[in-house]
Amino acid sequence: MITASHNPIEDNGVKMVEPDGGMLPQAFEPIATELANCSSDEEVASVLRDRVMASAPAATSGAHGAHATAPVARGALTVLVGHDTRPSAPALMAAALAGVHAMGVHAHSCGCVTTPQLHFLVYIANHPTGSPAAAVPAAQAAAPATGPVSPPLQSYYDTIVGAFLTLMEEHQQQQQQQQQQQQQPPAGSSSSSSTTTAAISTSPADTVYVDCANGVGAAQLQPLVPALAGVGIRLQLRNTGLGAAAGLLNCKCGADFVQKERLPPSDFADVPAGARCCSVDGDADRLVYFSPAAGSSGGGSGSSGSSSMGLWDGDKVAMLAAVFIRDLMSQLPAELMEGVQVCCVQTAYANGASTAYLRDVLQLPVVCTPTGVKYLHEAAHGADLGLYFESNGHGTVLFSARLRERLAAVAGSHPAARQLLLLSRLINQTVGDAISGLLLVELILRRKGWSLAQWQGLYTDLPSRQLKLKVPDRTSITTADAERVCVSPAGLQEAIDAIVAKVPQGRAFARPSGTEDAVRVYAEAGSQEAADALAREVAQAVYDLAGGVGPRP
Ligand SMILES: CC(=O)N[C@H]1[C@@H](OP(=O)(O)O)O[C@H](CO)[C@@H](O)[C@@H]1O
Repeated sequence: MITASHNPIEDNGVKMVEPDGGMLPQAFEPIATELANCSSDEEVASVLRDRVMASAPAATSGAHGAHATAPVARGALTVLVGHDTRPSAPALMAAALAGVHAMGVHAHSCGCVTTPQLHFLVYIANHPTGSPAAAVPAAQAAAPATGPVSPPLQSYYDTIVGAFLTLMEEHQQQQQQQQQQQQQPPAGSSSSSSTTTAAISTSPADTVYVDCANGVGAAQLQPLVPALAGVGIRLQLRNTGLGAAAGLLNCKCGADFVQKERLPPSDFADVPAGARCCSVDGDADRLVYFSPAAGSSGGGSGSSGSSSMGLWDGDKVAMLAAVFIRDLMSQLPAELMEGVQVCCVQTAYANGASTAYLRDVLQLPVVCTPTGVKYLHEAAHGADLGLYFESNGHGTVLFSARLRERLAAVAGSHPAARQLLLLSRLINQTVGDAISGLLLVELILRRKGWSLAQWQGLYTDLPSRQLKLKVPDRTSITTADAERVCVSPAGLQEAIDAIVAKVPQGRAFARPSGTEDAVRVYAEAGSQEAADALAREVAQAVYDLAGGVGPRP
């Protein structure tokens, strides 16, 4: 992960690589020269992708190995570089630092960080006076009692965990006050004040089992364990990438595995049925919740698991956030919210039932963009409140500066405004973030007093199926209308339309993957059998019309 800041960080504990430092491994000198001659972002990204990653020993196929945003005016730039937990990380890191160094640009190593943490650090570097939600005075957020945190990341935990704890503690105090009012002795009788000073968390801790995908999220979630225990949430971290699992990111675990396979991850066989579990992915920018069904076993067991495992994917997280934020906004005076633009952003993979819930039940505007966070983020960024999530669990909620200023102006007199401001600190404003997402979900469920079943009950997903297939040249398939319509090869869309027309509540589309040499097919229908059959039939049509020969393998 490489990303650029236009303001050098003077001193926040990160390691600075001076242009004359001796960081350039000999093997990378030719690449460094190539990087030094790049004149655009695209060229830098392309060199890093094609040359550096290809040269790095043991580089895996991970999508998050390296990305770059790059020089505008080289002298004013600082490049922040972070890495993940794979064995290839040191080589990639050295190559990246060498490339940046060769361009005469300062580089900071942020060490092992999640992708969203790195985005957050870049934001802080560019906005030295405040966090992404600086409109909330720091004093309003509790200082989090986290476990040990590396210095550059302190601001991340202060902002995000601090806001979470403030909101949780306020909620628990309100609950205690309500309980006391209910138990109030008759007027005139003496009462003990001991209950008012009782520990905030009086109920036994709820356990949340977290699948860390053997990735970087494990180390970054660890500091949260003591902080969350203080408000009654016991995090139990699994698939932490230790021992034999070192570097096995997303292997039979992680958000993508759980969401696509609909199976519990490896090392969850002993987790009780119905338990609250969540999965992040290897770089901790995606989050899904799940709950093992009776008799299901983890992805590492070789068992087929259980089809009735409960899954709360990115769509479900988005709906939970939408309900909560909409409730808070509705508590504010209408004139304050006048002209505030809300936009919910989804892709074609969003379950049709979630889109209908947003539009018809919550009455919020929804737009569909092509797959890929860059499209969703851009669309959400244009609104005052932009909520975007991919079904795979990547997403966030963006609060515009204009909205935060409006809320800050009335925060003293309107608790809902203050809470929305705190939410804008809790929610990573730079990119989808599994850690921030976990805190958001836990906060909302507790504030609403909801179980997983109540969350699931917001709406019922249409049965769906995703599959992928190989064709001789996936670029022969082109799409339009946010990837929902195939433009080429000729006749494919007509074939899909004819197949879909036969299926009650049917919807299907095919698109070339941007990250794999494959074509992805998505189908949904009134029953699981119909969705499975629809996906298979559409895949066969794609295969036939895109140059496949014989029956689809
Ligand atoms: C269906 C699906 O999950 N597609 C993923 C996947 O993109 P594809 O272009 O479908 O390969 O990887 C992207 C990057 O991580 C992610 O943004 C996207 O949601």
